[in-house]
Amino acid sequence: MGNRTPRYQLKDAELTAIPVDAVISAQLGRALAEEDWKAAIRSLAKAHLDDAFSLPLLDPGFCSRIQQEVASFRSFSESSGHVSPGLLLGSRWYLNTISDRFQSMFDGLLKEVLRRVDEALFPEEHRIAYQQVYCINYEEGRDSGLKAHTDDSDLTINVFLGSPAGYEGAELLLLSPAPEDTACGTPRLEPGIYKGSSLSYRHEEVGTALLHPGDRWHAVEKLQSGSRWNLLIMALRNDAAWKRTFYEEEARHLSAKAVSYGEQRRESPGDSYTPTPAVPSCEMGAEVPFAPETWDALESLQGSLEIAKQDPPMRHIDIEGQRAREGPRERQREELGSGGSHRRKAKAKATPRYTGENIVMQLLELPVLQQLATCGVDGNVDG
Ligand SMILES: O=C(O)CCC(=O)C(=O)O
Ligand SMILES: [Fe+2]
Repeated sequence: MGNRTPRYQLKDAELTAIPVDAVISAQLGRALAEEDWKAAIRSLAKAHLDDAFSLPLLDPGFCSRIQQEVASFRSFSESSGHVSPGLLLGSRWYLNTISDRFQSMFDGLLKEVLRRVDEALFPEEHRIAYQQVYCINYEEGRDSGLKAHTDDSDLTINVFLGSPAGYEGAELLLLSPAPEDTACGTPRLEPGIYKGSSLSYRHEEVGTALLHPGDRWHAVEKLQSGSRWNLLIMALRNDAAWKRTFYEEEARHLSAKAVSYGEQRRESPGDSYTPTPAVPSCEMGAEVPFAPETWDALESLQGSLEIAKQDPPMRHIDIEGQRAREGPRERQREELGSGGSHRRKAKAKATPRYTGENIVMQLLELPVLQQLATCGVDGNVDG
C-alpha cells in the first residue's frame, strides 16, 4: 500500500466554487447592500451578552452541503487511516485539509463579509485578518461535550450546520466566571463550586452564527441524543506580527501529527482504524476514567500547581507592567470584570511561547497532557 495518504476527492465537486454572495444568507446579503449597512447588520443581530451576538450568516443550503461533505470526509478518513486530531475534541475537520480550495473561498468570505460584520458589531481598533476554519460534530459514541475553555482567536464565529436526526443537550454555555473561578486557570462548572454566571445558547437555525471574542470562556453541555454539526471560523486581528503565521504553524504541526498517526495505523496490518479517543464527558462531576499512570502524572502535576499557588510570581508576575502593555480593551474588560480578562492576561504573558507548535506539543504529543487538557485541569498550567 506504500505510505502515501490516499487523496480525498470532493463528493460535491462544485462546493468550493460557490461565489461569496451565494454562501451568505439572503438576509445578510440584503443588509450588506444597504447604504447604512452597519445599522442593518446590527438590526439583524441579536445580542446575547454585551460581546456575543447571533445572526443569520450563511445560506442554509450551503451549510447542509458543507455538513454532508465533511460527513463524507469523515467516513473516508476513518476507512483510510487519515486522522484529523482535535485539540480539545476527539476530532476536528479543517476544511483546507479536505480541499485546499476552501482556503481561498473562506479568505474571500472574510474580506468581503466577515470583516464588515465584525466592524458593525465589535468596536475594535483592528479588524479580523487571519482565519482557520474547521467543522466539529457531537454524536453518540463520539465527542459528546466540551469542557470550559477559551479559543485561540480574537473572534470566534460559530455557525450551526445542522442536525440530520435532531439533537438534545449539547447547549453552548457562555460563561462569565467570577475572579475566584479562574484563580487556578480553567473554571470548574460544578454547582456549588462555580461562582460566576452562565448563559445557555442552543444552536437552532441552520446558517445562524454566534459570534463572541475568543477570550470569552465557554463550554458545551453533554449531548443527550442525536448529533449536531458546526462550522467554526477562528479569526485573529491584524494587530501583531505573530498572528500572521499562527494558524499556518498550527496546521503544519497538526497535519504532521495526522500523517504520523495514519502511518502508524497502516504499519500495523490487521489493526482497524479507531478514531482519536472521544473526550471524556464534561458532564458536571463526571468520573473520568484515567489510567493509573495518568493519576501518577496528575499527582506530580498537582504538586507543581501547589508550588505555583504558594509562589504567585509563577503566574502573576508583573501584573502592573502587564496592564501597562495591555490595550485599552483589555483594561476596560478587566475593569468591567468581564469573562476572559484573567485568561487573556495569562495568554498575553505567554506570548513568546504561544505558538502553534507549542500548543500542539502540549496538547497532542503527551497523552497525559492531552487527557489533562480535556478533563478539567488547565492545559496551560505552565502558561
Ligand atoms: O460546539 C460549540 O458550539 C462550540 C465549539 C467550540 O467551542 C470550539 O470548537 O472551540
Ligand atoms: Fe471554543
